[in-house]
Amino acid sequence: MPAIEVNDLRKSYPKRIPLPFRPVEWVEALKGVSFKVEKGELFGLLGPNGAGKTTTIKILTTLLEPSGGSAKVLGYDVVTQAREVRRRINLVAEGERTLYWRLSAYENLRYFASIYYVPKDEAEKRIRELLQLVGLWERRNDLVMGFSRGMKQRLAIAKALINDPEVLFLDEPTLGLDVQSAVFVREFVERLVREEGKTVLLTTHYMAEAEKLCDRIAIIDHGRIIALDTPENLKKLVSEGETVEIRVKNLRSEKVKAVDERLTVSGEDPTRGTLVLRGNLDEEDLPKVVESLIKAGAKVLSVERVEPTLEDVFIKLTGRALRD
Ligand SMILES: Nc1ncnc2c1ncn2[C@@H]1O[C@H](COP(=O)(O)OP(=O)(O)OP(=O)(O)O)[C@@H](O)[C@H]1O
Repeated sequence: MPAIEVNDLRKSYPKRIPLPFRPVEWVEALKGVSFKVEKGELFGLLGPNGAGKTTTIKILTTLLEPSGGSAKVLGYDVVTQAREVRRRINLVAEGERTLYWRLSAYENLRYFASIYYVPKDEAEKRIRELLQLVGLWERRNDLVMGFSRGMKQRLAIAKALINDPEVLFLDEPTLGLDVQSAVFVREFVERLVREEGKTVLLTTHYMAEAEKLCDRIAIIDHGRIIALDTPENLKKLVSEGETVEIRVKNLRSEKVKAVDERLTVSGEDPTRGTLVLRGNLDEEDLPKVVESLIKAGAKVLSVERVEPTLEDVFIKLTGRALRD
């Protein structure tokens, strides 16, 4: 039995608050999404803002009912057996606001342990273990209010483990974290899967994160899965030697698309006035694109063939860049 099984999942939201005698307009956030996650797998949903990642997670964690299709977690239907699902899962939501800022780290976990009916002695043991694991034991009596964003996220993860869930859902777990905290969260999640045998489904719009962490990745765009595979296989969708990086001067980033649709800006150094452009270009196209850049007034500093990343895969599949 897979840990998660999603079949032709659909979700529409009303575009605005419905008014009487006005036809309701719908936004189709999910247009028939299907995938399976095996037990002990670290699975990523990767896509740009608004792709439908949070909607998928909300349905899988029973917070939202689908408009169509079905989903099962550990064999239980998320609509008709929601209680069974909830008992066995937990969620770290995007922009964690479910901690009580006026309580201490310890009090938060104590409270959430009681919600899950964790027996008192067991709860004490688990809280201590979890706070030690996320490096907050020394700060257990401090109010969450005074915690940094990274500390809050670590506590949110500890909170999500309080019921010892088999499946853990993480919505953008490193969004807005400083580099050090993001590394901690990634390593911690990896350990949960590799050492504790948990199943993790995470969403992210950081390609590098998905590429490094996940066993398999579903790339989601406009409510549809457009590719699903291991990071290595996904990268094979872009032929070897096809990705180029072009460093230019004297070109504004807004002008790049006008020069060539296939180019995206992957880096910018405002102090030097340089841009790094990327594109999937074969041998014939490359000189033409360089010529167009020069015609547009750019000074081409270097042209280099590079290893494709998941970003290049996304661009190849959608014609757009993944970043905001
Ligand atoms: N409550 C809602 N009412 C109306 N439309 C919504 C609602 N929630 C989401 N949407 C729309 O559904 C689509 C998918 O949103 P969703 O939040 O699932 O995307 P996402 O991939 O998680 O993006 P993000 O990373 O920005 O959260 C978007 O077009 C969004 O505007």
